[in-house]
Amino acid sequence: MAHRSVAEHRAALRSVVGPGGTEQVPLDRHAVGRRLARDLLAADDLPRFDSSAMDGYAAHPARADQRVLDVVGDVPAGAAAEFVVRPGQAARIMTGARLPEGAVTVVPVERTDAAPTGPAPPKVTIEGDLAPGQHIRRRAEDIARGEVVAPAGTLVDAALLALGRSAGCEHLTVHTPTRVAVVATGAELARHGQDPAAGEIHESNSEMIAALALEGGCRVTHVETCSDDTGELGALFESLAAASDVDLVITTGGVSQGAFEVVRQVGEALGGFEFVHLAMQPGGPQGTGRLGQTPVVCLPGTPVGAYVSFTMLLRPALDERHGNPPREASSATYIGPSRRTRLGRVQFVSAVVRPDGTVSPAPGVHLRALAGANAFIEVPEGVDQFRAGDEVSVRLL
Ligand SMILES: Nc1nc2c(c(=O)[nH]1)N[C@H]1C(S)=C(S)[C@@H](COP(=O)(O)OP(=O)(O)OC[C@H]3O[C@@H](n4cnc5c(N)ncnc54)[C@H](O)[C@@H]3O)O[C@H]1N2
Ligand code: MOO
Repeated sequence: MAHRSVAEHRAALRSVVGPGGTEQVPLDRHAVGRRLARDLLAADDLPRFDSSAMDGYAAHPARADQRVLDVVGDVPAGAAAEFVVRPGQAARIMTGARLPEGAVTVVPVERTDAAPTGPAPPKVTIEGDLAPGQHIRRRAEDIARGEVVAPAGTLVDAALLALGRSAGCEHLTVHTPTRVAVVATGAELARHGQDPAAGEIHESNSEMIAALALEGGCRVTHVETCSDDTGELGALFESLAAASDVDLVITTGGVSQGAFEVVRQVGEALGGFEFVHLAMQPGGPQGTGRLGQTPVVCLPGTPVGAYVSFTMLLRPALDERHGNPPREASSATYIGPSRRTRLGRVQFVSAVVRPDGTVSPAPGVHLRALAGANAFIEVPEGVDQFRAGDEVSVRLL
């Protein structure tokens, strides 16, 4: 079996998974978490018109020192005044209402002698100065029609929805989510909700991989468990290859060196599959292949190995497909007990990174440690031990 570096296998997965598509979706909450594949352009000016930023009076003083003005009308929000505010005049106006023609400044009601409610008075007296342009939101001062509301690559969130809608946009062009089928293999697996017979275990990989796929921006269209029977897996592969809602098949288990490695056996019989051993721990045995046009990524069965493989190898390929930026390693100061690792392979250790920049192994082993971890310590191939005080590379989860 070939041995392969982590970087080489990442590249192999990027190539087998391939680039994704884009699609137009309504500008609504269902787009949250997707990435823009194209710049979002304003369909309208924001604000759409010059408007008042205060409840008060839209005024047109005849002279700089004029303080008493004739009130010629009312402009409630949503209205477009049909009158013009001429020199010496003012109109009562509400916050957000369209500025009537002729008005050059807005005076908040608190700076007038007018009552805030009731009918508009015939005259209003202003306290303080009447400098032009005050408390006016200018048309298009935020964004002009045709301007970029958000560039390609932006993550759609609540604020972007509000901004896009305010600028009159109705649709977004986003990266299409990868539709994923998860297949957990193993004769020992009792499906969720079934009582395991002697020698069987509670199956957990399928839901874990489905959840990781969702977190990675995929849609999960099939979740299957399959025994170690080559006929059963072969038939399942055939139906997934024919399915119109599968862009990627992810298997777990059945890829190492034993006598009943169902994924390897079926993949090797089909041809076009490649099984390798990575210089990585956990997650050594890996495979890739195709069912017709549909890429297949084969992860090892050990739950932590499958998690590490998904997160460290497959997720970067999915991130690229979905327009997500690469997730970089950071560094932290190790404060746990001294630890030996094997030379010649990258090791990922479930760990807890704290806000003060220190990191230590997560308590427990295997899944227990993983569930308590917020990061992996990434120990490079050429390092065989690390001690308290060492700066280590960490991958936040
Ligand atoms: N002779 C060798 N044996 C093994 C090697 C090797 O190089 N030579 N590699 C070991 C490594 S490393 C790993 S990782 C495993 C990977 O084996 P498989 O991918 O074939 O996985 P399985 O044997 O099917 O299962 C391994 C382990 O994980 C449990 N498992 C599997 N699927 C699930 C599931 N869906 N939910 C929960 N738990 C699951 C399974 O019961 C086993 O305990 O091979 C080593 N052996
Ligand atoms: O690759 Mo395995 O046990 O090291 O997950």
